[in-house]
Amino acid sequence: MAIEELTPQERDSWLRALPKWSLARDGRAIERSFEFADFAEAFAFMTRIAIIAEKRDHHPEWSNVYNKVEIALTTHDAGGLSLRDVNMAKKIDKIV
Ligand SMILES: C[C@H](O)[C@H](O)[C@H]1CNC2=NC(N)=NC(=O)C2=N1
Repeated sequence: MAIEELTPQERDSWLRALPKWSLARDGRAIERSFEFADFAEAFAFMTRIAIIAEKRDHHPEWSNVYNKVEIALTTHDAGGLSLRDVNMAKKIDKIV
C-alpha cells in the first residue's frame, strides 16, 4: 500500500508539535542537528536510532562529524513527508 504524503496543512500542524525540527528547503524533509560530548556519544545515539530504523523499516538520511549528527527524515516511498517521519522524529526526541 502506498504511503500517503502529508498535506501542507498536516505538515505545518505537525511541525508545530515538533519545535526542534525544521522543514527542509524543498519541503520534503524535516531536519534536526545534534551535538554530543564526543564521538562515542554521538555514535551510541546513532546506533540506537539504527536499531529503531531497522525495526520500523524507516531509515534516516544523516551525517556525522565527530560529535555532531545531522538527521533528515523523509519518506522516499511517498516522495516527501509522511506520518512515519513524524513518528520517527518523536521517537528520536524521546531518546536523545
Ligand atoms: C523496501 C523497503 O521496505 C523500503 O525501501 C523502505 C526502507 N526504508 C525507508 N526509509 C525511508 N526513510 N523512506 C522509505 O520510503 C523507506 N522505504
